[in-house]
Amino acid sequence: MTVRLDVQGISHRFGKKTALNDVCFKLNPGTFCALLGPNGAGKSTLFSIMTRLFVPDAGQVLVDGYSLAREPGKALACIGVVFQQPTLDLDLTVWRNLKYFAALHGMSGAEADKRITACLERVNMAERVGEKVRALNGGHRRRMEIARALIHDPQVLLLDEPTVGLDAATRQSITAYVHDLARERDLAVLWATHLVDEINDEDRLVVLHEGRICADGHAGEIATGRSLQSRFLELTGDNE
Ligand SMILES: Nc1ncnc2c1ncn2[C@@H]1O[C@H](COP(=O)(O)OP(=O)(O)OP(=O)(O)O)[C@@H](O)[C@H]1O
Repeated sequence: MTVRLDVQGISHRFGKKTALNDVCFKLNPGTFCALLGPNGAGKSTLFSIMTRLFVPDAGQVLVDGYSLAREPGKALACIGVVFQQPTLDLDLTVWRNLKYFAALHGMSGAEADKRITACLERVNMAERVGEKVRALNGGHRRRMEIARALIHDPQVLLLDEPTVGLDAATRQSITAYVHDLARERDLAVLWATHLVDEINDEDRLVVLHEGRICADGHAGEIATGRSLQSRFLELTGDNE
């Protein structure tokens, strides 16, 4: 079985500040992995490295066996990303936004139309296709960004705190939806969050604190019979 995401010894500094220190983990197909860390733990820095916005000081990332450093085109073609800040054009329709993104991936015409239709159906948004994004609520905008991230049929889906700003019901439905996606499409999903209620016991969990991994395993095992929240606070030394 090919490891979908292989993060090997990633370290990164900003001046004197160490943002990431020897971060290593691997994700197999069909895995939902939460990357849990408090503010400043290094989650966004790791996402920037995995999407090649930053080159790390040390270590490497392999995506579906391709090195991000040596074969960036092939590696990036295997990744779909939902960034923390929404990046949709509010004045274009849902369809136009997705056509534009498909073109960035070299898809046009009937192939692009087919993929866009399939991705919108998957997020239950097929009937919103002609609406301007400005008219959509926060949950539908997020669903659309997930559809957009899946257009080129990636093996790995990276989401950086994708539920920020959403109400509780929408947060729960998007979290459940992405869990299903991982299972049904055999995707490796990395879901960065600081909210433990987005994590199920059977999920893989990587806890990041001050740039280091301080726990890696199944969430239920890491919780060791207590609430994940109290275990997380204990691990990150923030439990006073
Ligand atoms: N461009 C930068 N210059 C200097 N320091 C930075 C820069 N970006 C991040 N840092 C520092 O690196 C550390 C990791 O930050 P990062 O944004 O990756 O954490 P995070 O886990 O994503 O936090 P948050 O949940 O607040 O987004 C923090 O101490 C942060 O202050």
